[in-house]
Amino acid sequence: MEIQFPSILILISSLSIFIFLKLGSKLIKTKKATPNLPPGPRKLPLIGNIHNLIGSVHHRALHHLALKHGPLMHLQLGQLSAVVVSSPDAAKQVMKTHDLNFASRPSVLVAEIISYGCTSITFGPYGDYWRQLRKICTLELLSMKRVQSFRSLRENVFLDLTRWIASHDRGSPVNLMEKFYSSTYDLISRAALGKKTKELEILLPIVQEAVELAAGFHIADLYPSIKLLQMTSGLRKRVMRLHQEADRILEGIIYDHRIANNVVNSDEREKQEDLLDVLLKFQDDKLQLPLTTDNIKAVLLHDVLAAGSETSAAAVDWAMAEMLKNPSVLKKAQDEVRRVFDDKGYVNESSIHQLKYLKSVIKETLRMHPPVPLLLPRKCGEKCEINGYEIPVNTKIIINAWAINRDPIFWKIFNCFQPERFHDSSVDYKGNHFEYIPFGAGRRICPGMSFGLANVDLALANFLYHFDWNLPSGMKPEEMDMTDGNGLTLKRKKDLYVVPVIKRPLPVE
Ligand code: HEM
Repeated sequence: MEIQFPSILILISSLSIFIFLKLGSKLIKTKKATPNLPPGPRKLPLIGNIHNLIGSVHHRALHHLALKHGPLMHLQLGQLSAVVVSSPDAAKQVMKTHDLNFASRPSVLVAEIISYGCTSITFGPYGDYWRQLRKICTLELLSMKRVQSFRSLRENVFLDLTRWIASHDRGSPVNLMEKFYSSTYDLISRAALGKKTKELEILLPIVQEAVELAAGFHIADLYPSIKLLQMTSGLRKRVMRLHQEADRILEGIIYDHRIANNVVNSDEREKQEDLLDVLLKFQDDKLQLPLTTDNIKAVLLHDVLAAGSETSAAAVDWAMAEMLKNPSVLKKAQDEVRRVFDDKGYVNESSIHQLKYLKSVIKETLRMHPPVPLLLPRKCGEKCEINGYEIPVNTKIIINAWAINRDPIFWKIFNCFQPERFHDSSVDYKGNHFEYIPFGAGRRICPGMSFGLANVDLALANFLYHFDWNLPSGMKPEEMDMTDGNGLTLKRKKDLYVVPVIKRPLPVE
């Protein structure tokens, strides 16, 4: 969430009450400078550097500040001491050399409440419970085998979407991405929870609002010890409402699954397995640390629905926008997709691995527009030293992947969309190359990478195969608005309106 002027007013009045009640000593303590912190911009009393971020797109504002203060920069965000990492070398120190020390995440109010006391993988503190859950996630929930088991679901959802686009082939612009975001959510929620229901539709805005609030820049999260701010800013009430509604829906879905699993014989169950079924089986197993129903709800809500839907959708959104802005790239990608699938007359996953150029387009998109531009923050477990600077215990670590992916030392003409730069390049997504970290790196690297990329590949291949794309009413590519939105997920500020023209007929229903 953007830090806004009204929030500052609420802050100032709450602070006055707070000081009046003689609780100001804690605030004064936070002003003490630790001797050898990384450099950073001047801090104002009480708010520190919050003013440096007000009204701005955070990854851009932080990049701008880092150009002046360096790749390891200290900020005081209200009561929180934060270090911003903006170079591949500093990122390597955090996510490789000292990875274990930075393996936990700082807590934010929305995570505590919606993640059932931070028991999701995303917000869980590093330890035995988290390791067990992450293992289940990597080996079972989001494994390659599991991702492949959702192949026909993916193909059907994107075919439905393609049909929807075809039904709008009348020369008028369509809001492609609004529809695409809801299709991606549809896909992820059905993979997670089974059949499409009205309740799943109600869950979508809840998930979206929770993601928006989880960015950790809400004024109440910046002053965690002033509990009054959680009330006066309305954050606690808002989050509680989201939590109660989500909990009610998930409780019902889990109940239905248990009933269905008791009546369906085990062979049949294997065929229809969704992620909730997988988690329920683990609940029956004798795990070292038992998995409660609340733990399962936390995983489904945060690690699958919230982490999975907006990220893949944002990647497709930016890829389409960049291709429209760069017509020669669009043509090259389209020629490749049509060459590969013209024999069949439709797109499916069996030949998708042949789309080498499209893969470079996706890599370049994730370089320039990483869907999670500041990754997810980490927390310093024990005081340590990086590049000669002291990082105190509990410091919030913000890794600016957006800035790192554009580091001019590693990326020539870093501001230009050039998929060709990935031809014959060994740079991959796996967090081994710290100049390219769209999925993060180290112990906390995204476990949903294969799932996310499968969605992105298939959606783009369908779009490019069946349609030619024009910009609305004579707009020129260079006139496209590519402004970033603000938030945990990097979306485009303005929706993408495009005019589809069918070039390859759709398979008959
Ligand atoms: C293109 C799509 C995606 C992108 C770009 C993406 C990116 C990321 C990033 C940058 C992180 C933080 C990594 C770090 O802190 O080092 C992350 C974490 C995570 N992602 Fe993804 N993600 C995508 C898709 C998915 C999908 C489809 C799922 C699940 C269905 C998923 C589940 C998760 C989870 C559970 C975490 C937390 C991991 C942890 O804290 O240990 N992601 N993702």
